[in-house]
Amino acid sequence: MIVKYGGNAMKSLELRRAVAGEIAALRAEHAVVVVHGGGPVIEQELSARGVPSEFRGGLRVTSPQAMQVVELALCGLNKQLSQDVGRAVGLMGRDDRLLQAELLDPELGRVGRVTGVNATLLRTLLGAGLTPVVGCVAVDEAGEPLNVNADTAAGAVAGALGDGIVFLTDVEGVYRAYPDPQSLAPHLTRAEAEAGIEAGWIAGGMIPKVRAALDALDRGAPFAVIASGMRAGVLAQAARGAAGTRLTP
Ligand SMILES: Nc1ncnc2c1ncn2[C@@H]1O[C@H](COP(=O)(O)OP(=O)(O)O)[C@@H](O)[C@H]1O
Ligand SMILES: CC(=O)N[C@@H](CCC(=O)OP(=O)(O)O)C(=O)O
Repeated sequence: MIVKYGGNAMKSLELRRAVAGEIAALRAEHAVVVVHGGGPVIEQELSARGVPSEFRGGLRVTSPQAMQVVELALCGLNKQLSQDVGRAVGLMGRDDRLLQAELLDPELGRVGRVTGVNATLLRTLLGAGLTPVVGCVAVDEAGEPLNVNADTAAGAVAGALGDGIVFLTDVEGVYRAYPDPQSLAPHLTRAEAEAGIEAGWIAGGMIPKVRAALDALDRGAPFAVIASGMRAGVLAQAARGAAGTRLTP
């Protein structure tokens, strides 16, 4: 199973450790690959260095200077997360060309569109009983880094391995009337998800998550769940359809 772990579900050290515990517990039943972002850590490092950046359509416009900071920040976080998870190997897209990408749009700077995943490397690590923990910096043809939205990277990994994916975030799933938790949608069809984006009740950071979920399903993932990283037992529940919003092909 693929677990996408993002900035909102790692706001405090306690939350980070709790999620790492959930991942370690899930491993008793499933082989697990973790794909992570780290928006807040990136923000902190950019502002500490006085490097400006802005978002366009949910993606960070990434200058070459910002790219260096993004890679530095995510590499550091990657090592902490793999240590938290235990029996894990922290990797970035440049390691054995794990995440391959090309420029998405020159106007966004060093932002990547994923073109390939080194599934053999992931399967080799899983076969050795290790949990790959993958940061969302990809590599281009020339070996240079590209910044990829972590939801998108995780969806591409799930598609390449043909495994189910759980996106952990700070809400219980997709709400039909955000932020009313009573309006949680336990299940969404592709048509409903696309209509939700079109109508605007799926908005902001939820858009790349829903798109990445649909993309993973298109590429062969059997299911995709969006759920809260703050709920105890969330991964085991999500795996059996008992938590979050489940999207199916
Ligand atoms: N319909 C919706 N249901 C739930 N959350 C939504 C919805 N529309 C927008 N959101 C927003 O999406 C956010 C999750 O996306 P994001 O902030 O990118 O998370 P992460 O950092 O975990 O990847 C929620 O905190 C919420 O503000
Ligand atoms: C291109 C782009 O926007 N990349 C993201 C990568 C990190 C990310 O996606 O982290 P979360 O999962 O915590 O949001 C960024 O630079 O913030």
